[in-house]
Amino acid sequence: MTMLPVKDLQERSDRHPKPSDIKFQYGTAGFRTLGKTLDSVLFRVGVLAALRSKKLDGKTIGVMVTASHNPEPDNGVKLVDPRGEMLESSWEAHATALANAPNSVAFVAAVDELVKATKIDLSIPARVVYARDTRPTGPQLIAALKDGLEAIKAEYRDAGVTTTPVLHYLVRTINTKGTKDSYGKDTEEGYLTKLSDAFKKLLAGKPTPPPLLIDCANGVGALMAERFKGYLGDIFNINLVNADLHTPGALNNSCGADFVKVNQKLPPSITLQPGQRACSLDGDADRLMYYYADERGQFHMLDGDKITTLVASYIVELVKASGLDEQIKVGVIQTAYANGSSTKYLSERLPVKCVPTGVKHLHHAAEQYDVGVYFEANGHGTVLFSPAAQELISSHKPSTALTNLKNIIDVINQTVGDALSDAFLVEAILAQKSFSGVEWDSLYCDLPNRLVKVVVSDRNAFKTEDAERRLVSPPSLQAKVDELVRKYEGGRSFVRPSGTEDVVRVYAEAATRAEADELAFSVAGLVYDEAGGDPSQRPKEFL
Ligand SMILES: CC(=O)N[C@H]1[C@@H](OP(=O)(O)O)O[C@H](CO)[C@@H](O)[C@@H]1O
Ligand SMILES: [Mg+2]
Repeated sequence: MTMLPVKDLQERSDRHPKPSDIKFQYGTAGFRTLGKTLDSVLFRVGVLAALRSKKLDGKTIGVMVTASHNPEPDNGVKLVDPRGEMLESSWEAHATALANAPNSVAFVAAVDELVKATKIDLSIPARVVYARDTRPTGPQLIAALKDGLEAIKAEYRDAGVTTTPVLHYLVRTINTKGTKDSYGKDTEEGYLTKLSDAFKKLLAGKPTPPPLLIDCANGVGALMAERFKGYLGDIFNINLVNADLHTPGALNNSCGADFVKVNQKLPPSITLQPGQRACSLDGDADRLMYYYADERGQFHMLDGDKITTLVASYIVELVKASGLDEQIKVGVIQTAYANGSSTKYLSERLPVKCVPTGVKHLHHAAEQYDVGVYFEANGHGTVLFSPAAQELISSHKPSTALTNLKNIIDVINQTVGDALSDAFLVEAILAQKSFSGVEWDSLYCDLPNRLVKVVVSDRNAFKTEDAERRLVSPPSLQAKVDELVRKYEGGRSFVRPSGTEDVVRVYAEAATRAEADELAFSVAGLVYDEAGGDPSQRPKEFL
């Protein structure tokens, strides 16, 4: 029977001591905090990833080192399961347990416990592929990760500095290589070729779209977008802004998808000509925000809900035109943050489901449909085609619509939200439909909305139900929220604890900007007071 390499594990673990004052938690976005505090976590994640691989018969597990849209000093790490999806949730607790063992002895004991509890056969080889974004703490954290992988004798592949969606793609392609489910070539070049070929086919014969301005958040998306240029030829031009990978502190600073969504405005580094369309990626290029300037030069945001609407409507059209609408049902998955107007527009046409925040919930729900379209309002999302739907599409009688549908499938990264793939998807649809930003935007009109953070002493006191749309605790708070909402015609508001920050989030929407703000700040004030917030620290905008 193969035993744990206890001595090596312990000795190497001693080189990566856990900071005694930090409690780590594997949350919605994996482990995420100040990069310089994560050395022990990365070492232990190396061991954990190898154990997960052994547990899954030696399938390759992915490890991505990134903190996405967070400030540059932050970093983080996420595990990717064999089909390119997020780590199975039951393992999140194992990750947390290993990360918090106070010293190397306790760590080895925790590893041993995990091996026994989950019945891992240690003789099975472990395989891991890892990558990192451009953060300055990345190289050192990767070194710690490698130390963990070597301590447990895993085979590993370094995918270098690349985007989160490329790493997910690699995991899926490595694990499906040579099978009937092959998802493509298991290299970055394979990814670039697959997506760009499909995109070029969708654009063929259409007028060349104007060059697309891409705000790369001064992150790794800039590298990937630059690489795409070589594959797109002159059929589609992209102009990169915020593609500075050298200036310290530039990453996500006043730019990127999160900046645009939160502030509902252009990054100060960008000016748009009337009619011009552009988009922003986040720091690891898995989120996308679109926007355009109207003929008066005014900014309009096209967020994840607008992307859902465009994409779902187009896929429905193609399915129908291919004569497959009886067999293939398209559904949409949203969270409570989806703009009420988008939900109304979509529900009048398609099945729409609301799930709790976090991509894993959306992804799982999307798997229940033949074609599941999901985007969080903040621009993270993709489209999933069930194996049966793909089979039907590939064997059905050829037509232009069917060819377009096949190319749409290939331009999409089904493993996870992928900003560049999503941007090509959007551009392909706009070209196919001869839509400008204005026509896309006109499908429905967003309700003004406001998202507010409330700092409370204990966010775990906030519990929700109904896909996070209603509070069950603290008791009676929901009734008070309802009372405030009733004052606003068409108003909606909900309160939930964040899964990634130590805050409670309040969302509100209403018929006018002033009303949405007033409702959001009234609910925020209510939450602050009910949660025992210090009156002297009460934010002045709270009502
Ligand atoms: C309102 C909002 O944008 N919430 C984000 C944020 O989650 P919170 O649980 O709200 O902190 O980070 C998640 C991970 O990136 C993302 O999935 C989600 O959409
Ligand atoms: Mg991201």
